[in-house]
Formats: sequence, structure tokens, C-alpha cells
Amino acid sequence: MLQLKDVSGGYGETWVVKNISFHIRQGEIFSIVGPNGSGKSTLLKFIYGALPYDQGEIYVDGRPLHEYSQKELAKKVAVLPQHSTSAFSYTVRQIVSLGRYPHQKGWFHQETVEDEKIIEEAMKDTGVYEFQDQTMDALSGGEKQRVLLARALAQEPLILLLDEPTNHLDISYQISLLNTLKKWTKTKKLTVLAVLHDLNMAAMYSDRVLLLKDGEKKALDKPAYVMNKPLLEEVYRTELFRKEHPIVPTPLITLVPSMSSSHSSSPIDALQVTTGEDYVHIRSPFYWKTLSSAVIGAGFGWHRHFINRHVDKHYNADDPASEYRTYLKKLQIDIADTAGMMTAAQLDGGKMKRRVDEDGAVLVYATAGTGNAVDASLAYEKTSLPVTIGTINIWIFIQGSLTEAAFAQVLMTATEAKAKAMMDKGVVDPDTKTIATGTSTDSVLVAASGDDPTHEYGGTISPLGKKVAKAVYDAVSETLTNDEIRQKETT
Ligand SMILES: Nc1ncnc2c1ncn2[C@@H]1O[C@H](COP(=O)(O)OP(=O)(O)OP(=O)(O)O)[C@@H](O)[C@H]1O
Repeated sequence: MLQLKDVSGGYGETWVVKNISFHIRQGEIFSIVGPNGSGKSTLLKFIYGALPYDQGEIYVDGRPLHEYSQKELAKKVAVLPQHSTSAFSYTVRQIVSLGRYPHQKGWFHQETVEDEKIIEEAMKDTGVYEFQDQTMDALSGGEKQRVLLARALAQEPLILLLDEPTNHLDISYQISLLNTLKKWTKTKKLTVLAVLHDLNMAAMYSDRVLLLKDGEKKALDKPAYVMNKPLLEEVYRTELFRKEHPIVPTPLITLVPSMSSSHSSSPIDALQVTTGEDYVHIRSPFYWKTLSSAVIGAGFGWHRHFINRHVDKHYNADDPASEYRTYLKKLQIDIADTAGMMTAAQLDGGKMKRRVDEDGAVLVYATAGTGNAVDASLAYEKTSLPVTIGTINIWIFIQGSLTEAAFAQVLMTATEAKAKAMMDKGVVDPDTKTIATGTSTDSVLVAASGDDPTHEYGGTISPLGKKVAKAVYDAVSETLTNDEIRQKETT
């Protein structure tokens, strides 16, 4: 649909675009990204004929660009430029109607019923229909942008060129615009070429991305390959991080503010433990990166308050998370900073274990009740829900940074160590009468202080895994002993 072969050019003698080639297929969303001044807008200007290029050739729908008259080109290519001067005294509808101009015949450019239908559809799709009778000067920057997009759509082009289309738009219109474009690539076979500054928008919506630097092609591929940390760091000359989007299969690029992440003393030593009537509170002066199944703050997060709350064995709330938030408010602890667990087990039976070596320190805190002990291998036979006290909560604080793989491996290591502790203590599933591997409501939290060292692995025989396994085994074994003693005392 749109092909560039070795295109170079610029302003006067200096080429700001150098030897660019690509072929965009029909229905594709293709974006151009790159730092300021890398030649993105200039390349777009070549394609819509606003600036002559010095070398190479551009083909639109298979035909060389220079063979098109302006009107012929306007039937195939519509543009939403970065800076456009719009006629302020015209109404929205009049501006959008201009999009039909290349399709109208005769001297008077009479609007047909078909034209009217297309104009209305374009206004509706861009959310400007309700102010169609207002003049452009009465609109905000974002609204004007949407009117100009409606005009470009009314043109019914084969190819839509957009230069930073989301510039003035609030986030809901950014998403809505890109969703609309995506829809049109499917329903109308529209081909989209967009200059985008937002790498995440480019990654989420583009089929392919061209990365430019100083007018040259640095990469041209699917977003998963172009959004490559070392490559982007080199091109943008800044430190950034790549993560995977939590909902859709696309990379997410994030920036890191310049903050010192090293702590003056051991981060484990900086943890303060306080005990209330019905809770144990571990607080830190700084945030820890956590992965947990806590009631509050589950999943990946950043926290500096860790609460293990004791509740009565008959505790029953319709919405435990909401009830827990009310509880934290009463304690005047900031919910956003908190990972909070619950247990009906006695908190004073909890155990803390610390392990230190040259690779840093690990602190494990565990509480245990075993009334709901389960043998995982026979859990499929169970039909009843947990009714008695019985949760093992394990918190693992690790000095250093963890890769995502290490987080996953630490969870495995801790689970294996817990299961072995249960086995050695002879904890039995009350239904199956076989050795239990955990309880049905166990919860775990892994927290990393975020400074040095970086732990690549957390498996059982890695330096980190060895410390975690031993500390979890010891903490769980001892808290199980306490639970056992308590049960004997109460029976
Ligand atoms: N009209 C012009 N006359 C002379 N030089 C220009 C002109 N427009 C742009 N340039 C220069 O060409 C280079 C590429 O500019 P261009 O606008 O294509 O970059 P860009 O990648 O779109 O940048 P931005 O992200 O800042 O919009 C820059 O060095 C710029 O200064």
C-alpha cells in the first residue's frame, strides 16, 4: 500500500532522513518513533508531498508519488499534521466537510447524501458530533485535534498519516482514537502510518514500529523486538525498563527517576516490628518490591507496612478487603503502602528467622495454624470448605533486587520448605489422614529491598534459595511446634 525505497532528503543541503526503506501492507498500523529531531515529521512530509525528497522513491498504492496530482493523492492519503492552522471562524461541520472535497465533482462541489452520511459518521466516531455547529475557536486543543481527525476520516483515504495524533488528547481520547483507528484497519482496510512519541501506545497498537535516530533506521520490526531495553537506552540516551503489560501481550517501557536506591545500613536491620492487640506490624522507612497473595496489596507492588492481623475463627465479612481497609484506617496506616494478611492462628506463636552471608540477609516471619491442613495430592477429593483455624502465613524479606524469575523461584523454594516442615512435623490432613503439604488458605509474601545485590535466581540451591529454604523451614517448623503445644493445651 505504501512503499519507500531508499528515501533521503531534508532541508537544503543537509539530509535529515537517510536511506529509509519500508513497505506498509494494507490494514497495517505502522508507527515511527524516535527522539526529538530524528526526522519523523520530515519523513511524513515526504509521504504527503509537503516536502520534496532528494533521493529514492515513494509508491502509494503501487504508483510513484510524483505521478499523482494533489487531488488524486488526497483521495488516497489523508493527513493529520502535528501543527495545523485551522480556520477559526468555520464551524466544526464545515471543517469536517472539507474532507469530502477531493471526492466531489464539478465546480460547485455539491455535497451528496453519501457525503453527508460519511461526514456524520466521521464526527460521531471522533466524538465531535454534538458540537458540530460550534466554531473552531470555541474548542479546546484536544477537541480541535478530534475535529481535524474527523476531517481526515471524512476524506475516506486508503492511507492515514498522523503526526503525534494523541498530542493534545486526554488519556481516554488517546485510547479511543487508537481503538477507532484499529477498528478501521479491520473494517475499512485503512492503512495507518503514525508518528508517536509514546512508546507504550506505539507498542500496544502497532503491527510494526520503525525506530529512527538522526534520520537513520535503527530498527524496524514488531513492537516486541523494537522495544528492546539496550537499543532504546542507546537511542534515547536514558535509563529505562521494559516490563510486560499485565493484561495484553505487549511490552511496557517505564522510566526511572534518578533516586539513590542504596540504603545506608542493612535494609533488614531497618525493619521495625511492633505488636498490637491483634496484629504484628513490620514497618520499613523505605518501600520494598513485593509479590504476595495478601488480602491487601496482592500481586506485585511496593509496600513499606506489613500487617499480619489476627481475626476470630468465626470471622466472616462479605468483602474482606474492604473490611480490612476500614481496619487499617483505624490503625492510621496508609493503605496504599500496605501489604496485609489475616490469620486466625495465634500471633504470639509466630517465628522470625534471619540468615546472613556475604550475599546479603534474609528475614522470614511465619505464623501457623493447621486445622485446615491439606494434602495437595488428594485435595481433588475434598468437598468441604475450610471451617477451622488454619492458615500458614509466610513473609520473606530479602536484601537486594530480584529478577521476576527469582521471585517465582523464591515462591517455589518457600513452598517446598514449608511442605517439608509439615512433613517432618507429621501434620496430617484431617479428611484424608495423609501427610499435609500446606493449608487451604496459606498466604505468602516475598519482599525485596531493591538495592544490591541482584539475585538472578532463587531456586533451592542458589545462594538466595539456600537462605530462604532454611529460614522458611526453621520458622514454619517452630511455629508449627508452638501450634501443636497450644492445641495440646486446649484439648
Ligand atoms: N523547516 C525546517 N527547516 C530546516 N530544518 C528543519 C525544518 N524542520 C525540521 N528541521 C530539522 O530537521 C531535523 C528533523 O526534524 P523533524 O521535525 O523531522 O524531527 P522529529 O523526529 O519529527 O522531531 P520531534 O520529535 O521533535 O517532532 C531537526 O534537526 C530539525 O531541526
